[in-house]
Amino acid sequence: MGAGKTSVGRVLAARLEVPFDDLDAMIVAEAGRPIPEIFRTEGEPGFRELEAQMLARALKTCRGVLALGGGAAMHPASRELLRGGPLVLLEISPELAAVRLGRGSGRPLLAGDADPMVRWRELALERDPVHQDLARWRIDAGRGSAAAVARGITDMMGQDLLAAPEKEDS
Ligand SMILES: Nc1ncnc2c1ncn2[C@@H]1O[C@H](COP(=O)(O)OP(=O)(O)O)[C@@H](O)[C@H]1O
Ligand SMILES: O=C(O)C1=C[C@@H](OP(=O)(O)O)[C@@H](O)[C@H](O)C1
Ligand SMILES: [Mg+2]
Repeated sequence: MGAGKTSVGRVLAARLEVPFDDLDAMIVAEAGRPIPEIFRTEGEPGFRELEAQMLARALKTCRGVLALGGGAAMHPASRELLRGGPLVLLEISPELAAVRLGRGSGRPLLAGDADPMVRWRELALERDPVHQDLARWRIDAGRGSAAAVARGITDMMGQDLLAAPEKEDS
């Protein structure tokens, strides 16, 4: 949450001239309700189930960049769908997340009485090993604009393409 997946993903898609989809937006469109309301009525397990269903659909239909929600990889079925895919992990410090997310409005996992940044750190600790395991690329998303981060991503991808051994035609 707050790393810039939605913002950078949109700019990255424009840069690559491919479509952009946001899993959270797909969930909201499908449910016809905003995310905090889904959490209120169905709880986090209900949201994760819906998220897993929408991810399965998105991976079949999305032909460009797909921005995930910050907890998407924590559902076992979703994690397996994502494994081996061309995943980019956007990394930011807790301090920057605090600036970007403020009181966490619109993000139900940061809502409530507890300090949202204490909760952000707890979630990051729990999720980071999963994200490190799945990511093909990692980028410091705390430096520069969303456009600069998107440029950093295409640079990394380009370098990997150049480094890959040429496939022999048979
Ligand atoms: N590189 C960036 N520089 C400055 N602000 C950013 C950057 N990336 C995202 N933001 C801002 O941070 C907030 C969270 O970004 P968002 O794209 O919604 O993150 P996520 O989808 O990972 O939760 C938004 O207000 C967005 O405008
Ligand atoms: O981290 C999470 O569990 C969540 C992150 C949100 O997306 P962003 O990471 O795009 O804010 C959204 O999917 C939902 O509020 C749950
Ligand atoms: Mg987002």
